[in-house]
Amino acid sequence: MATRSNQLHIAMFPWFATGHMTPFLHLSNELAKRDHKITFLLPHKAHFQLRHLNHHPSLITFHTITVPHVEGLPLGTETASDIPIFLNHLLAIAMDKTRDQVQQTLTIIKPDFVFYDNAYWMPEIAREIGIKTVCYNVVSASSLAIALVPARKVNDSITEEELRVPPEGYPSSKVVLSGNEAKALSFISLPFGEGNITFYDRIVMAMKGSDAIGIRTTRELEGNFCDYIASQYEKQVLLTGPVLSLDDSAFEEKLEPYWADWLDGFERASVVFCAFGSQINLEKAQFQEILLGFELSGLPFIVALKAPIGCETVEEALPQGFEERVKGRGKVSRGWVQQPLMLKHSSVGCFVNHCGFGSMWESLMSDKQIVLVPHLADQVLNTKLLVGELEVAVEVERGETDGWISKESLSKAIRLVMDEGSEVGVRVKINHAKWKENGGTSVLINAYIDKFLQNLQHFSN
Ligand SMILES: C[C@@H]1O[C@H](OP(=O)(O)OP(=O)(O)OC[C@H]2O[C@@H](n3ccc(=O)[nH]c3=O)[C@H](O)[C@@H]2O)[C@H](O)[C@H](O)[C@H]1O
Repeated sequence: MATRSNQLHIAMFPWFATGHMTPFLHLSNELAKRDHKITFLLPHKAHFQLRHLNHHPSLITFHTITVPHVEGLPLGTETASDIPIFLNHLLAIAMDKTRDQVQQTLTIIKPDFVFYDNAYWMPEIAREIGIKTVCYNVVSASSLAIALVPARKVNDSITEEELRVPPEGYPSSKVVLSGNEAKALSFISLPFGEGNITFYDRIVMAMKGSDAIGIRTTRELEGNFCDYIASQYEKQVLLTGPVLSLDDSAFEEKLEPYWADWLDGFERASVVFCAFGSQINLEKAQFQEILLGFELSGLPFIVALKAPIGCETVEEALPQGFEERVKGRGKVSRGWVQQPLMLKHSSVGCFVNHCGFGSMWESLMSDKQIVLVPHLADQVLNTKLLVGELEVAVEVERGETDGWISKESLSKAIRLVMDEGSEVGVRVKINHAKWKENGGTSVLINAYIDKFLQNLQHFSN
């Protein structure tokens, strides 16, 4: 525990997206639990959305940042949840325009450290103020290693063929992007922020300029990738572990009765829960195919997906007669649900997700069977880690033509892990339990935070 003399004051400034702000807030909770002070800089809307995740309001202070309007963004846009993913590059311009606000705030509060991820200009302003910087990455070390290291050498004309070849010294032949998967990486060579800086240049500058690199992972899961990143950047890489605020008894959030009561009506481990994070907008046909896949599986289910492109609400996107046919067996949420609490309910037996890094950790730390439908490049790599390396999950097969899943392939993957006596189901269950025993206990997870803090205090002296 910190005493007044070694209490650290840390400012947090994550990318304006739920999948980034959430883990930064989980880390803030863990640091505050050890009596350190946090000032969390975030857009106004995000403050409203995330305040229920602040377990230590006496030590974690939210500081609202005004997000300026940028031509091409819908009025009032503040976070990635407000826009389709192809407009994220404009949100990056808006974030870059908050630089002066951030500089003024940091000058006034004078923290010991500032943690950021893609604000590549942070090291420059921090040096002027005299505070230390940690570039804290909440994506997998494997996705950083394959796409965002100096050896990757990205310019604005990089080809898909070149993206398919891992950078020199990359430490894996299994966790790679094959076939047309490499196309999902092409965004790294595109403009992402003020002055048309590319996503790749942004991250490499953010990492190079920092006093230390942090990654939300463990050696047990990605040690080889972490060592590769340290050698590429010639910098210390500090690991926080998954920072999931596992045993934060100080804070007891309950699953909403609407869901808890419905789930209580089912047998242990019999219900399939599905969510695809905060950034994915499916086409309507894809959205409907997923729902028909759950219907076809014949199992009880809860699906929590955003309304698909072109639809204002989930309601208008439901297949004809669907809710009638699955009445009493299936539920489709009209919005955000408490995913971590759904995964704690004993009636849930399987988690179908997109393998975003947050959901990946929540899957690994749960006792549920795992079925994966990755979308973005880093989710494809996370899936290869869980399916190919750890063999704790199955991936839903994709069609050759449109690359999307069918109701049959989704239903097949779910039954593969849920049916009694399924060989694959038994194998992934045993591997998952074994992995949790070695790399997923709350003792180990807490030890990562303590070690991370020791390293940080070493920097601050
Ligand atoms: C780092 C980057 O974050 C992005 O975030 P995204 O929101 O898509 O997904 P998660 O990382 O799973 O984060 C989503 C977070 O939202 C929570 N949740 C989600 C749905 C819901 O209904 N209720 C919830 O509480 C969930 O528990 C998780 O903590 C992308 O994945 C990207 O691939 C990833 O590398």
